[in-house]
Amino acid sequence: MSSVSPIQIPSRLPLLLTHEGVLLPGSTMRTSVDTARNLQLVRGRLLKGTSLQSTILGVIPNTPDPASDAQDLPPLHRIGTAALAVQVVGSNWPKPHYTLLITGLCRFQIVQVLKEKPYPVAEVEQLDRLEEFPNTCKTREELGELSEQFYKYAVQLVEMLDMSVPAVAKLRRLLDSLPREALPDILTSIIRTSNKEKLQILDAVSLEERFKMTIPLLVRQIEGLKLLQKTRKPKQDDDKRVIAIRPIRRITHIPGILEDEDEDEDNDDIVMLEKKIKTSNMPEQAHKVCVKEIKRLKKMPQSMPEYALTRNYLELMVELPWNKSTTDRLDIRAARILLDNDHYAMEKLKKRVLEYLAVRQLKNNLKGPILCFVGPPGVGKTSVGRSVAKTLGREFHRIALGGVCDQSDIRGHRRTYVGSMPGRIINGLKTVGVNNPVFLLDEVDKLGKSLQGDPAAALLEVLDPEQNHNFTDHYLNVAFDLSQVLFIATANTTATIPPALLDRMEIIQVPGYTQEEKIEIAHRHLIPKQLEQHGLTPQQIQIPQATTLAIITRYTREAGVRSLDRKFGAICRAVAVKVAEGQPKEAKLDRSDVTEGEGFRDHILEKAIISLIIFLLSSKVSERLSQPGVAIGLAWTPLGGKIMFVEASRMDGEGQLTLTGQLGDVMKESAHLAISWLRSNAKKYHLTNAFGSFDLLDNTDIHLHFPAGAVTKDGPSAGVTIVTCLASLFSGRLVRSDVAMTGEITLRGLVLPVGGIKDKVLAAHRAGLKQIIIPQRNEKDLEEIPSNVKQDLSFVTASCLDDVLNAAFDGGFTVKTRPGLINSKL
Ligand SMILES: Nc1ncnc2c1ncn2[C@@H]1O[C@H](COP(=O)(O)OP(=O)(O)OP(=O)(O)O)[C@@H](O)[C@H]1O
Repeated sequence: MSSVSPIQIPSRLPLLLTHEGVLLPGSTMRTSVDTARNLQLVRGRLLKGTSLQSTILGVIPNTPDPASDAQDLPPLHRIGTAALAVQVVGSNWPKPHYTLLITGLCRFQIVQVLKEKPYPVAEVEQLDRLEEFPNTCKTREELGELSEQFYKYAVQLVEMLDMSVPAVAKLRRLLDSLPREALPDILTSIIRTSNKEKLQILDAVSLEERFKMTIPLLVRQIEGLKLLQKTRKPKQDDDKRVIAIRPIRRITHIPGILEDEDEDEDNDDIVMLEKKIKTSNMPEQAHKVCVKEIKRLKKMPQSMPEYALTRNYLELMVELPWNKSTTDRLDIRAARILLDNDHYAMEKLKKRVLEYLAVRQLKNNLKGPILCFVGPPGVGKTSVGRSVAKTLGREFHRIALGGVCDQSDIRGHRRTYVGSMPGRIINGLKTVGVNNPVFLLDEVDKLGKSLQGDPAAALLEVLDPEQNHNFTDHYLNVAFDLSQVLFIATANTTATIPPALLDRMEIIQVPGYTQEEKIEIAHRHLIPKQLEQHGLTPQQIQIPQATTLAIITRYTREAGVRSLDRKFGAICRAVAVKVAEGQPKEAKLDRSDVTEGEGFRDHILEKAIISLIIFLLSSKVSERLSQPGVAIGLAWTPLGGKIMFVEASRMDGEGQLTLTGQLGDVMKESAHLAISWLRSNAKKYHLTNAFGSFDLLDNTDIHLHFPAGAVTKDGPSAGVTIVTCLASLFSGRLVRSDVAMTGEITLRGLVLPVGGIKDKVLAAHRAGLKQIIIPQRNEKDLEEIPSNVKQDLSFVTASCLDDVLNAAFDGGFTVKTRPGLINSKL
């Protein structure tokens, strides 16, 4: 017995009549109040009373149909639980309704109902002792073996749950600290029991009887859990954790039947995830974050949106190749052979790539400039990048940057975002599964900008060897070391690459191909590849070189070989249909489908056809130069070199200059420069307007047009062409139809160097032109021109406009040799 006097409940208690649920001493329950008597009790006593005593109620369970209690008091259960009303929540709309939170204190029995209305009040007798300080030793002795047995089962049951969950651990501690006599009531309300069973426990006033009745309930629960463990998939030694991974729900609701399978699988996954985190070898900081996140995950209900987010995050973290890399096997000789085998021509690029690899081999560390291949589409930039990865024995991954205008594309979204994802760099690493791949940043010149930040700025951090060992993706929120990644960038032009980015890269120009190079590439690489892709054999289709040339000159107009490749694809498809239609496999195709006759393979005939094609092309060009006031310039575009016609006409007017053809400011300035120079030199060259005046703009308007108006043109290199075209207009002489030119001019008539000479020369060659005028200071660029192209062309290097004009007109442009002064007035 306790030395402290037991606490007494009041001898008169207002009665709360309940229909569902049984409140046992020591447990808490929420009950709905909606009958008239109970509503009166809440309003008249709980809400009005101010003392602690006014919050004590007698809860009578199992009242038959309390809703119809308007008149007489129904028969009441003899034993009830005195309870403390801890909380009242309610509203008066649409009809009065309250919810009570009540905690059971002790049993009582009704001696006599004192009044029935507005709510029943009864004289009661307290049945359980309420001790302030339990004397556990004494109780243990008194209850002896029964209590000990009960305690052991209770411990066994609780220990079957996951002790790492705080609520379970607390329950375990309570088993030791609470008086043993309180345990049967508390455990009965926790484990899965029916109302009827709870009622029996409530009625078991004798403690001994109560222990006897609850032990079988505990045993039943333990057996239920054991059965559950057996029926689950055996998973090494994780069973225990799997069963009770979400025990908060199960403490109040320990399963006697199987829970649904999905949840089990999820729990298995979390255990696996935890194992992977342990073994993933990630840096300490990342590991810490993962451990924290998995702890949170375990406590989170699966229905929470954050559950899926956290799980995806952790899955990414364990998948990332924090420490996984491939071993470089760099052999420069093998690399050279591989590059040569995969790519024809592009000597300069291959040479630079080999130098780059050699330095890396010697330095044995990967810090160095980032290579950026710049050139027209389809010249093999991407494919060289792939070969570099192959030579190094590294994984290859291409990141297309064209149109990327949000920095989170590079750096990821913060996880607070709905639908957040890591950026392309981290995604790429996840895809390749190693931390030292070759990343090809394709089309860096086409990065956009938007309100969501500048992706180029994010790329700076990625590419800077000083910073990228600590690259932080917003989604990961921990640093990832990118220093082992080999970055190669590609672009069509450097003009649109942000300067800060350009500064971090070493630019390697990849010019377009000559016709001969294209023919070689076609026959060595493109055609065999297409045949293989279409399941054809070389016996089934043969494409002679002359046919290839015809396709190049007549059906494709490009610096690279991509459309040429597509044309071969189209031919192969057509042939594949014929083969599939049932012609014998080895049978040769009707040549007319593919070539233009057996004789085409004859070398001489091929040459003749080539000459014919070139003749046709040149005659098209010369048609356009059959009047004064037209000249051919050479332009460089991101798609390669192009020939460009410049046309001029004059009419009566007030000295106005009209320019059409979508020109940029620099081009417009060149036009003004050209006119100024010609006006100041009109006398020297005897250039006059239609009225015979040396003041060329006197009563005269000039219109200069650059055809292909849909394409914006800019740059100074058309200067010499504009001068030549206007000189032709004012002299009435024709410019030679086989001459193309390029060069910037000054007001004093000097010719300055320009860029893109190789592409421009190749374009002129493709168009069948014969002579090319280039600035003298560009002479060194002629070294890059393949010798077979050089053979077909003659070059004039000009240092001033005199040189240009003398070369552009037959017989030169000096005054003495010019007979047509009078004609020019016509
Ligand atoms: N010199 C070459 N030798 C062999 N094949 C080549 C060569 N140049 C290009 N090719 C082939 O042409 C195709 C197009 O090349 P690729 O995709 O690398 O071009 P790209 O320069 O990267 O173009 P883009 O700038 O449009 O990305 C590929 O199939 C490639 O193998």
